[in-house]
Amino acid sequence: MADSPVTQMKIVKGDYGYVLEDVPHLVDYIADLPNYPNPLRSNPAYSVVKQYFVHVDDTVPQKIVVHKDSPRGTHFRRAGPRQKVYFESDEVHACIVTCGGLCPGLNTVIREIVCGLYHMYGVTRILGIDGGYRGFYSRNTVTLTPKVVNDIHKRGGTILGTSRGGHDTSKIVDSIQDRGINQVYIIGGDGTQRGAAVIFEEIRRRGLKVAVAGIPKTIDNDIPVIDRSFGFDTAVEEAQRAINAAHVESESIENGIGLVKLMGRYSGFIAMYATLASRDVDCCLIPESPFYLEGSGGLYEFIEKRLKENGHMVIVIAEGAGQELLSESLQSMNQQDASGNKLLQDVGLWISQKIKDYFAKQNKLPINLKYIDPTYMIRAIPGNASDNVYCTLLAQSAVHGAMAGYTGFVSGLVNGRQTYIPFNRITEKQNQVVITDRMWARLLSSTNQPSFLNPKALTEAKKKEEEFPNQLDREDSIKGPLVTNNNVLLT
Ligand SMILES: Nc1ncnc2c1ncn2[C@@H]1O[C@H](COP(=O)(O)OP(=O)(O)OP(=O)(O)O)[C@@H](O)[C@H]1O
Ligand SMILES: O=P(O)(O)OC[C@H]1O[C@](O)(CO)[C@@H](O)[C@@H]1O
Ligand SMILES: [Mg+2]
Repeated sequence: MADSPVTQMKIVKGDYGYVLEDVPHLVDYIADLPNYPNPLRSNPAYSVVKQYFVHVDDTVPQKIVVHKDSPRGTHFRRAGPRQKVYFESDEVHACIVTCGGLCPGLNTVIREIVCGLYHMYGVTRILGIDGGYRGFYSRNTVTLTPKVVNDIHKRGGTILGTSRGGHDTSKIVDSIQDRGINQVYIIGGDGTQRGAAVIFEEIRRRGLKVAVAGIPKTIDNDIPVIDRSFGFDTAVEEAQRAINAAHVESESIENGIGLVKLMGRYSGFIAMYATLASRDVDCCLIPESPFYLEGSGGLYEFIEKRLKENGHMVIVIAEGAGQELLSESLQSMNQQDASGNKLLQDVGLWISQKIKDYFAKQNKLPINLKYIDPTYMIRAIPGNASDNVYCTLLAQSAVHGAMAGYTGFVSGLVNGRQTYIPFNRITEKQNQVVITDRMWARLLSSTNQPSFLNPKALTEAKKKEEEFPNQLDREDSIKGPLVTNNNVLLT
């Protein structure tokens, strides 16, 4: 697998500490590229919209909580249709590929890229790449038209198929060149966007007039900079069904414990928001907040207390939580998937057994534990209404950007506005729940669970907070998922 490329950032500086982290444009490396008036000018749906075209200088601030003497800070280019485009409609030959794990909304993004290209820009040649990156060189392509994609947003999964591993940059770019493709839309998570960045660099090196646009996807919501990733809202909503089931089961038996494992390899956003939304959860365990089982302030003590008070309880655990405890007691597997991601051990099964063993051995309470793992049921559903609208805006923004000649970018929502973000800004690190932040404090006060924080954990948490300084501002502006629906409609 290729290393991430060292991409030269396009930085524009202005007065009062203004910084624009700009995205590449085809004219950066192709001289004398002709441009054309945007065909949307004569589109009856859009021509009536006042100021439909985005001003060339419009940018969006990354940080919106400021003091009167703060510098203006980092900005991203505002997404949307431009007056001028760098592709004629009948010249465009686009392709779409989906990679990585499934996520609700994938089909909606595919649909809206196809319909956006077709209806807004009159583009008729659009190919679907079958089965992820390796499909570029080892599989057949699928012809995509509005008719083919008409109903796909109602289905889960991706009609194009997906895969992990198999990223061979030269073969992929050879295939793009051989097929005469000049717009590449790449939908996937952090790994996929790293792959997209390498493809873009190779295309630029070969001097090809090919726009590369990414649409970030991760159900875990761990992509930095953007407000949230599509599918996350749906995942939180669907997780409620599992939590409800765990609650019903636990309430119906003496000393019942319902334990639900939710997705989140390195970040506990789904677990945190599902817990906050549900109000039936007594304890939420996430990778960012190390916990311990035994002794004073430990999980076993809390379970015993809660069972004595209420007679039942619900525990939500993110898949990446407690991995350090597991590797202490189980032999570490150290296995990886085809993309090089570490394969985690099943913390849900492990912790269920530990809790059962503890209460059996101690002869304390006769507990009844039911374990629910809804992972693949959650991933496989279609996007909900809010995610579908969000997917539409992400897809249309990507189409407008590619038509306008931008390349090497992902479309993403920043502070409620659609923007173009350079690849490296979203692949350089992963977003995590900051446990010294107010959102986690809200969760602790709603569940009343122990914080499990000892002085060492607190120091580590503070260190993390310094690594993600923007998190506080973002959270201050109440822009988590589930509350951005009005903002999401802004472009
Ligand atoms: N550093 C990299 N360089 C080039 N290609 C990469 C890189 N990392 C991952 N890829 C490719 O991107 C594709 C998807 O990667 P991965 O399986 O990690 O999923 P992802 O996009 O991170 O999504 P998710 O984590 O949400 O499942 C794979 O085909 C993989 O080979
Ligand atoms: O079983 P798979 O498809 O490899 O994917 C599992 C992983 O994908 C994710 O859903 C992220 O896409 C993680 O939460 C999970 O660990
Ligand atoms: Mg990933």
